[in-house]
Amino acid sequence: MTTPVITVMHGAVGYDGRPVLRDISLTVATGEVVAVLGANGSGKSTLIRTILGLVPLSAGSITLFDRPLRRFRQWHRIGYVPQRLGAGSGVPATVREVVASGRLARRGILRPPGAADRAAVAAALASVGLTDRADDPVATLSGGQQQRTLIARALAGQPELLVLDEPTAGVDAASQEAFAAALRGFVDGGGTVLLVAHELGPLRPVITRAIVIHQGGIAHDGAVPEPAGHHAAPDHDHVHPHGPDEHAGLWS
Ligand SMILES: Nc1ncnc2c1ncn2[C@@H]1O[C@H](COP(=O)(O)OP(=O)(O)OP(=O)(O)O)[C@@H](O)[C@H]1O
Repeated sequence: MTTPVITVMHGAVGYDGRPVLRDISLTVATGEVVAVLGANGSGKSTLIRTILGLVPLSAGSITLFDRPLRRFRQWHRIGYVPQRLGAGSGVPATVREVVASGRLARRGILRPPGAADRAAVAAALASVGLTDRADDPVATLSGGQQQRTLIARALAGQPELLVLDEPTAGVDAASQEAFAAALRGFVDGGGTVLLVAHELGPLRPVITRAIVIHQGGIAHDGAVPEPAGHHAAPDHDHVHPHGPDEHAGLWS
């Protein structure tokens, strides 16, 4: 059996006493690419932020790389791209500087960057297709390119687990394709991915498993649901993880 990277057992989360997630149990193993799907406000971001220790559990337990979350310190093993950070808005940093900041957890703030740091930054820039923009201020990039910069920053840290919150939301088609290719390269190198998505688009072939959050619980954990409109396909197995009240096209 492959090593579990993430284990959540009977996890419950709420804000100000208002429950958002209840009795969540899941395991993500090395090499999996897991998409967390669900309607707006269903708790997808809350789930991944809880896994990263950013939101406290009200019940249950979490382990990362086989260590209880409260004792986990090896954060360099995890790259996190939060939802819509707005990289560089008002900040005159170049793309390369933002990506290089992803090395800090690895090299420590006081040690100057070495050849390994520069190589990791160059590889991360290339993997998202931004080599030719490396010395431009981030603020001059499109929203999709800024999002790619943040993904490159996470990749530059050479993490084993990449956690991404809606990496392709509002991102142009070229950036979505570039991101799918970068993700494929990361996974081929042995990486594990947990991402929140609204629409899978070009990511669909890279995803190995889908978890659907509905009414605070896991409504489906398994095959990636077909896009709406594929129900008549001959190989459709009539598994309907989504309730009738959810948006059509949620998985398109
Ligand atoms: N920091 C917070 N304080 C209080 N309530 C919050 C906080 N963050 C999220 N919520 C609430 O928790 C619920 C789940 O939010 P969450 O952001 O996890 O959903 P989501 O599935 O990621 O949504 P979306 O698809 O819109 O990003 C929502 O009702 C939201 O309003």
